[in-house]
Amino acid sequence: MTAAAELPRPMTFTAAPALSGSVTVPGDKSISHRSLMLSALAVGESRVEGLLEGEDVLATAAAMRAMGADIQRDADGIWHIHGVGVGGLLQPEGALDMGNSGTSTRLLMGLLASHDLTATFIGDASLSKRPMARVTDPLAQMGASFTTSPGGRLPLTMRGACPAVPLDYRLPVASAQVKSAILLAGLNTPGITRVVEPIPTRDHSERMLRGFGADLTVEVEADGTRIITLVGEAELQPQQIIVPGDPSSAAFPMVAALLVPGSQVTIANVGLNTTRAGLIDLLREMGGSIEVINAREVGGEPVGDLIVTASALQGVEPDPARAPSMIDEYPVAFIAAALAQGRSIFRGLDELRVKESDRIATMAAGLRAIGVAVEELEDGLIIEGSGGAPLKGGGPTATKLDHRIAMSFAVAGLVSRDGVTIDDMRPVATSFPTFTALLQTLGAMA
Ligand SMILES: O=C(O)C1=C[C@@H](OP(=O)(O)O)[C@@H](O)[C@H](O)C1
Ligand SMILES: C=C(OP(=O)(O)O)C(=O)O
Repeated sequence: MTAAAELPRPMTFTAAPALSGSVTVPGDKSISHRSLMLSALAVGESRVEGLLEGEDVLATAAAMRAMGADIQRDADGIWHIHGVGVGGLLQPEGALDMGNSGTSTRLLMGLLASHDLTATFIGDASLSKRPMARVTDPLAQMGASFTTSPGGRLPLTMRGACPAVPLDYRLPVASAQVKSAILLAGLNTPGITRVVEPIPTRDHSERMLRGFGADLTVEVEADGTRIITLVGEAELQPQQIIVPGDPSSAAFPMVAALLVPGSQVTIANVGLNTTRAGLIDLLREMGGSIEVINAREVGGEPVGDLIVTASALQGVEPDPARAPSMIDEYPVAFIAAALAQGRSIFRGLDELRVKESDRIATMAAGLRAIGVAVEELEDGLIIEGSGGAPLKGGGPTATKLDHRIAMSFAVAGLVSRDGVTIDDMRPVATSFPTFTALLQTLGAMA
C-alpha cells in the first residue's frame, strides 16, 4: 500500500437530483469467496465469471494461492482456478492476511481444520476485534487446536487435525459463517458431518457444495429447522460458475432510488436467493415500489432485474426472525427508516454488534449526528422518521473501518439539506469498489 492509500479518504455526499438509469452491481461477496475455496479443492480447472474483485475476496484468493491453488484472472475478467483436491492444501509459508474479511477468516479456518498443517490468521484492526470462538469451539471438537489472542480473537494460530473427527453440531448462533466453516471442515473428514440450523441462514455453501458434487442433503423440519448432512472425504469436480450481482451491494442504490424524489432506477442481475432477499420484502412492506423482472436461475441461484421507483415509506417493526435474510442490510434499512413516516422499531439484532463495527452503536451515533432522533436498544434501534423531509446532514460520520456504514451514510447524504461527510471511504473497496462510480452513473453526484 502506498502512503496515500493509508490516509483516510473523507468524502461528502450532497442532495441529489432524481436518479435514473440502469446499472449492475459487482458479484456476490459470499458466493465469490465460496467459488474460490471450492474451486481450489476440485481437481482440474474451474472458471468463475463475475467474481467480486473487492479486497475481501482478493484476500481469499491470496490465501488459496499461498496453500497451493493456481488462480489466474484472464484479460476478459474470467478467473481460472486449478485446484489441489480435497485434503491437498499445502502448509502456507507466512501468516494468512485476512484484511477486513470475517467470511475469509471463518470459512478458511474450517477448510484448514481438517488438514495436516499449521496456519496463522491475521487481520486489520476491525477484524482483530471480532469473535472467533464461534468457529474455534466446534472446530476444536473436530480435533483442531488453536492459540488465540485474548478473547479468542485474531491473530491466532491453528493446528489442523488429519484425520479430523466428524461433528454433529446445533448452531448456537444464526450464522452462515459458522455453518459453512463446519461443512468445509467436514469435506476432508471421514464419516458424516451434520449441522442443525434452527434459524435458516444464507445457503450458498450448501448449493455450491452440491454443485461441485459433494454428497450433501438438507432436511427441513416442520418448525423450519434445517438439518444439513455432508458425507466426508468428498471428491469435488471442477465447475463453471457465474456469480450473480450482490443483493447486499444492490441495497444501496435500491434505497437511494426509493428515497430521492422522482427517481426510477433499474438494477440488473441481482441475486434473489430467499435467504438473502429480506430487505426487498421489508422495503415493500414500508411502501417501496420494487418490481422484479426477468426472474431466472443463473448457476444454481435465483436472479432478477429490479425496477425501483421513488416511494413514500412508512415506519416498520420487522420480525427479528427475518434478521439473517438481511443481516448486512440493516445499516441502509436504518437510513430508509430515518426518511419514513413515523417510528420504526428494530429488535433482535445482537449480531450487528460483532460485524466490521458495532453496527448498532455506529449507526446510532451517525444518525444522531445528522439530525435523526434515535434510541439505542441493547439489540436494536428505535428510529423516528422524517416523513420524507430531508435529513439535516453534517458529519464527519465515523465509519470505524466498516464499508456498510460508509455506504449507508453516503445514501443519507443524497437526501440531506447540508450534505453528509464520511470520514473514510477506503473500506468500501472491501465489497463494492465501484460504489461511487455507480452513484455517478445514476446522476447522484456532480
Ligand atoms: O457466510 C457469509 O458469506 C456471510 C454471513 C454473514 O455473517 P454471519 O455468518 O456472521 O452472520 C454475513 O454478515 C457476512 O457478510 C457474509
Ligand atoms: C459482515 C460482513 O462481512 P464479513 O463478515 O465477511 O467481514 C459484511 O460484508 O457486511
